[in-house]
Amino acid sequence: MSTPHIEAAVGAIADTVLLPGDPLRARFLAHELLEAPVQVNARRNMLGYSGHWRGQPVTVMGGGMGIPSTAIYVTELARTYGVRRIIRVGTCGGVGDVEIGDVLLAQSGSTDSRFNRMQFGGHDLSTCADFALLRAAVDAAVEQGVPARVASVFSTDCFYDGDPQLLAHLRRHRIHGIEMETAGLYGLAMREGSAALAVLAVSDHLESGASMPPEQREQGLLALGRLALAAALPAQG
Ligand SMILES: O=P(O)(O)O[C@H]1O[C@H](CO)[C@@H](O)[C@H]1O
Ligand SMILES: O=c1cc[nH]c(=O)[nH]1
Repeated sequence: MSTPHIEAAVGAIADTVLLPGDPLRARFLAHELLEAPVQVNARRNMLGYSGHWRGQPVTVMGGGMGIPSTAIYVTELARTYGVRRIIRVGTCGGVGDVEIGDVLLAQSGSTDSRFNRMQFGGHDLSTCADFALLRAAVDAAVEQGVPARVASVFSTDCFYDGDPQLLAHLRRHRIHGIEMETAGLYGLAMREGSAALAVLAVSDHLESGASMPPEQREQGLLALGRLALAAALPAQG
């Protein structure tokens, strides 16, 4: 069995999935970090690879941009493939005292998307990371010497031309990252009974205008991938 968007056979996807937005980042991370990666999805070019990391099975697959795309993949991964842990390995805009390349561990996700409200009877869902994954990521960052900051992030539907007051609102609420998926991912994980975490590299600074080149967003985030793997798959026993 497969799904409309994932061609892998059931059993070919691990119960732990790293989910970068960019499928080419997924391909790069899988080839650099996994033992014996095998391509398990190319439907719509949303590349996915399964392999092992330190002997434990893991899949790295793209999820696309925005909550609707993420929701399709997360729902199918959870319901058809039985995925239990999803770690988004993403980029984000930075707000306030963060620099390009800084790593944010997203503790919570606010949003301008209606997606979670549509799933939650019109109410505001408080979306948060899985605590065990977040704690494991904090520990892994210390062990790997990666300066990472636990932060609140905001997921927007508008990469361009959103609310002109948004930056002021983010600053006022000490939200340090803006991207397009985390609040949806966390809401979906709550609904599906999975564990989720977003680990994000700051790729743009909303105030200074500094930015990371596109090639680095695709192939420059190995440390983020290592951190995500160590958080998702802590050494056994
Ligand atoms: O680099 P990824 O993981 O795609 O994440 C960020 O980059 C995309 C926008 O350029 C959005 O998906 C945003 O959330
Ligand atoms: O969604 C995103 C991703 C990277 N940088 C941004 O400013 N926004």
